[in-house]
Amino acid sequence: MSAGKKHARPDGEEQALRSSKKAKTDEVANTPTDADADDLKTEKKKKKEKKDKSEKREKKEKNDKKEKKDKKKKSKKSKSSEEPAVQNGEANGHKTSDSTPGDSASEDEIKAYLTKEEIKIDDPSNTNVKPILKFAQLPPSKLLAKKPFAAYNAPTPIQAASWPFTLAGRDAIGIAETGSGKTMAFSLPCVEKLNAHSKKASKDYRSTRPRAVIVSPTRELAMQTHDAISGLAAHVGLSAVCLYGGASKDDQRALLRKNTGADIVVATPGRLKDFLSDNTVNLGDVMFAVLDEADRMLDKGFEDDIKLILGGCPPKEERQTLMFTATWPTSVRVLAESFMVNPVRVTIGNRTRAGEEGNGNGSVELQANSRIDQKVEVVDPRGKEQRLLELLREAQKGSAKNDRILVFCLYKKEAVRVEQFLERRGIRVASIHGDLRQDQRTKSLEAFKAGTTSVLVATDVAARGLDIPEVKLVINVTFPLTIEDYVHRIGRTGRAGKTGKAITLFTEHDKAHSGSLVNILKAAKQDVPEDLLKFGTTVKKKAHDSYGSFYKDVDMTKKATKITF
Ligand SMILES: Nc1ncnc2c1ncn2[C@@H]1O[C@H](COP(=O)(O)OP(=O)(O)OP(=O)(O)O)[C@@H](O)[C@H]1O
Repeated sequence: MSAGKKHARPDGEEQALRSSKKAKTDEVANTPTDADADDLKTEKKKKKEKKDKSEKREKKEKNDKKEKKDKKKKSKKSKSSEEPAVQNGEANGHKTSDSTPGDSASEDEIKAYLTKEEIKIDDPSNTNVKPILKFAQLPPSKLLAKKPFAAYNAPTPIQAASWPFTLAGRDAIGIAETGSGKTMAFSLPCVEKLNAHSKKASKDYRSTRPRAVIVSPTRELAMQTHDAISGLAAHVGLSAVCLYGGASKDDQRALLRKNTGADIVVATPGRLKDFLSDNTVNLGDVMFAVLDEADRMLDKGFEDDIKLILGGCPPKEERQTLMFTATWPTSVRVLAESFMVNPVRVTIGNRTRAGEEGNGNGSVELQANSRIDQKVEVVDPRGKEQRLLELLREAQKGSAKNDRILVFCLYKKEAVRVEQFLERRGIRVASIHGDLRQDQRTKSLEAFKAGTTSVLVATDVAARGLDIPEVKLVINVTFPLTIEDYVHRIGRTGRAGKTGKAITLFTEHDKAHSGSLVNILKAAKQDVPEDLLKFGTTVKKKAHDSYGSFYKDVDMTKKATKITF
């Protein structure tokens, strides 16, 4: 996403209504009418059609009445009249919603769990919904009967606390440390919801009309999420397709159209936008939308894309919207809530600033995974590559010679240079960055996962979400643009309850980040080197969500000055 791309588009939620209305008009235009049909020749046929229609109408009216009755019942049950589970019609739609999740755990057990796991639930509807502590406490369903979580012992805290809300149809924001199972936290309610609603017969033969859309910031993360959710979806005969740039559009179109059309689309914004504009995909039937790595998706770089994508879905009152992330900066919160109805916010971890008590204003401080041992070395910028080599050799000594190590650089050119430097010194290394073709990126990642190469040099395309087993060490050769990116980068290790290590080479060029880095280290009870403190402890205000202090607000309307050399 280019920094300069900031042209305002006439979209957003208002556009959402317009496009969803337009989609509906298009549908009508494509539906054959009675008059169009050539074979309605005899009076008998007409009568039969009339009879069928009136029977259908009667049936629909009956169903509507039943639905209304159920809704009434449900809203009486609900403590608040604003409960979105009812607004979304979900309380009716979800076949298991009558069983109260969590009722087999005692109040005391739940209280102890909430305290131990540092779970905070902010529910504007005050529904007092409690976490489930075991998979067995989930409302039974066709999907769960297939035991999709047999490999896990218990739900992770974000799953335990968010599922009771999301399975009941609530909009939700889930904030939990890296590697804590957020993918399944949104995948389960997604598949359950789609499975509880039958697919509408498609009247629009030009487009695929998925019922769920999951948006991811990078191609590799979209592919990984697609793998995870398709496994779950396949248990109940639903299909998921991954749409991302750098790969054949025709192949992706063919996958979208396979069988009765994809139920779930996992996509990066660029390719999804292309497919929306040429009508390959129509989001008019979406009932479940997820922004994974939500703060990244809502920052300036992707904001317009997200407005366009959610704008193509039914209005927020008619869909369920979920946002998950490990970092939740203040700058994106208002925008996030504008896409949701009464969202419940589930936060895992004591996210008050180090040395401060919770201020009670619902603030969510940035927090790194506490199982990662974080080391910061203040170094001379010219000695970075040599130091990197020493660190790698030290880390891969003896029996650890095949340990996976992820090396982060800031720039693509820097990643190329560092890769070549290491290669020349006999290190088995691959790289992943934006200057490589997609097939090269995929090959590098696969080689790293398979252990063919034990060192992967990456830019921030690999910072978020990637779940690579057994990454033992993350080395930051150059500090990222934002402190949030630092938390995500180091979060590639220490996943799913394991421990990990991160070493950051910090130079005077990175001093704008010293204050926020000191806070992260202190909050995670890590040593703060004296050399780092010398750069100052004040947290500088970010000039830009994604470009940090590198951002310059340029007046695009001003004519550039011509300089002759
Ligand atoms: N209940 C569970 N018990 C044990 N492991 C789990 C459970 N749920 C998910 N996992 C595993 O935890 C790992 C990390 O999960 P996931 O990738 O969803 O993390 P995440 O919270 O999305 O991380 P990130 O913030 O980096 O994107 C995965 O390998 C996943 O299979």
